[in-house]
Amino acid sequence: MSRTLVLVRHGQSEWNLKNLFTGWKDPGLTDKGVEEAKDAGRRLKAGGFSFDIAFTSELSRAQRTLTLMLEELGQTGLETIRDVALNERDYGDLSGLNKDDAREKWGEEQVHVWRRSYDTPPPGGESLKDTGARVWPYYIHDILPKVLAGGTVLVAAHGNSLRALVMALDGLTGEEIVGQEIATGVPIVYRLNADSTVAEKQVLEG
Ligand SMILES: O=C(O)[C@H](O)COP(=O)(O)O
Repeated sequence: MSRTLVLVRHGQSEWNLKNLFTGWKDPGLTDKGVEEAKDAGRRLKAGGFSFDIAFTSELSRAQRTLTLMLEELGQTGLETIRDVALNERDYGDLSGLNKDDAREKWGEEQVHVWRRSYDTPPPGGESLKDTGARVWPYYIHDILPKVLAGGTVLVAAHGNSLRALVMALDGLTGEEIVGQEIATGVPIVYRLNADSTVAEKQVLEG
């Protein structure tokens, strides 16, 4: 019984590099992002991982990251399910703005609250709580059954859709999640108990 869930944030995107709020916008990966994705795949391969199914978002940076990981793993034909529920948090009116320009306009504190707080949404966008309200039910209904059936499941998604998932899996509070960052291309491995609680968590850092 593997009951293993692996979460990977996409590699660096063009807009990560340009320091722009991205959300549901759809830039591709940079060369560095491609390398991060391949590296994540190599690390998983070195760890002996072989996946039964993969899940990703409707955004190309996560999909490409998944493809590159699967190439490294020798699993290019793996069944893959794409769903909008795993998309990045919608950054609303901030999408496309430079993060430093936003700090100048609205102040460091306000921008930090929009980026990292649990329940304060950016203007016209989703809070982490809103993001969790679509990610968590999707996890429960679509992803978790595959894990509990004994599978090894790969999820390639985004900084904030994964923060929402990690918050629930790790049982973090709204205050604790503020300090939680998800690095690009670094696999987070969860082994689950039969009752769906977390038995073990491991971060596969380089
Ligand atoms: O959507 C974005 O801009 C990034 O992918 C994540 O942004 P954050 O670091 O502001 O959460």
